Amino acid sequence: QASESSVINEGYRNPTELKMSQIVLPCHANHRGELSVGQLLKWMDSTACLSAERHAGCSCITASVDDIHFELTIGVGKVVNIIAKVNRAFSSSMEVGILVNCEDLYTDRQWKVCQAFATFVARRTEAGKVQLKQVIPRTQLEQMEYSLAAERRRMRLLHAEIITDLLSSSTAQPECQEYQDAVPAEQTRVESVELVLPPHTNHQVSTFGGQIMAWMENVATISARCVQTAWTILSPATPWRTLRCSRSRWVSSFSTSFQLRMLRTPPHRAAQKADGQMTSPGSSHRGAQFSSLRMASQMSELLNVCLRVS
Ligand SMILES: CC(=O)SCCNC(=O)CCNC(=O)[C@H](O)C(C)(C)COP(=O)(O)OP(=O)(O)OC[C@H]1O[C@@H](n2cnc3c(N)ncnc32)[C@H](O)[C@@H]1OP(=O)(O)O
Repeated sequence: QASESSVINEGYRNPTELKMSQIVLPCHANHRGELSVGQLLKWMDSTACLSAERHAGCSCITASVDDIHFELTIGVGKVVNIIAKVNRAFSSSMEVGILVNCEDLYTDRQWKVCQAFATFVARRTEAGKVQLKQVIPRTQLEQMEYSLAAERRRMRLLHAEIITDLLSSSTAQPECQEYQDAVPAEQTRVESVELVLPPHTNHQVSTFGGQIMAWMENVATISARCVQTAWTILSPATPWRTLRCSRSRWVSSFSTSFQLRMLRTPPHRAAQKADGQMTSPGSSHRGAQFSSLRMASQMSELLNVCLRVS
């Protein structure tokens, strides 16, 4: 086995690796002047899909995305670099590792924004399920990712089963605690109906995982903002919330979970956010977290996206 450095010296480049760079424009930003998480998720999903398709040599779809921790926010004018590569192919599915860095072109600084793992599945053909060719890891890092990919796959499939069981067999009694300034959960319910138009589709001319996640993030943000006096981010701190998206007639559905945390914003932070400045690396402000998205429906023409903070 060649060492990592010698492989790099030989000019080795992982054939499934794909890099996409985007400059953040005002049209990509949210109301705080930071890159919207939904837009970033769209870019991540598109980059990962191309990497998967390069390996598979055929059309692929997003099956799931593991938990994502957004460590920092990204301001307008910064460059987002997204690198995706296939860590391991199984039968018809493969794990794609996605790394997001942010770059300040004028100061030549770069910093990590997040890392994610997505599962893409090769679309069935008339002949049936596609059998993917195996990935051959060549560097030490690729070998490690190759081993970890199998373990992560085991955990995500188990996790999906546990969540399904939990929801179907839950006997939990509703908790009822008195809080001052409490907001009735129903008041946080937000529903958005999206008509799928050409700009919402990808090269396969169907809604893609990134677009669905962007709609979900949008609705989640509005829902969380219904809870007044608190600055809200998506984070790992609280129990599972369930979001359900479906076709207009609830014919097919997929379920996913958001984890939301309410943060009370100190006044100086609120001012920082209001002036639209980018949060610097090392700052304690975290962007958001998305959790365990499972795609299990076919393309929908009309999607209802509903969320309620419980
Ligand atoms: C709603 C939207 O428009 S989102 C847009 C993009 N995404 C989509 O359209 C995906 C829609 N979903 C689907 O088509 C299906 O649910 C699929 C293809 C993901 C899975 O279909 P299934 O009937 O479960 O197929 P099957 O059981 O053969 O599984 C296919 C592979 O997917 C894998 N898989 C299925 N669910 C998951 C999951 N939640 N996480 C990771 N892998 C999964 C299986 O392990 C299997 O892998 P393998 O072939 O390597 O062993």
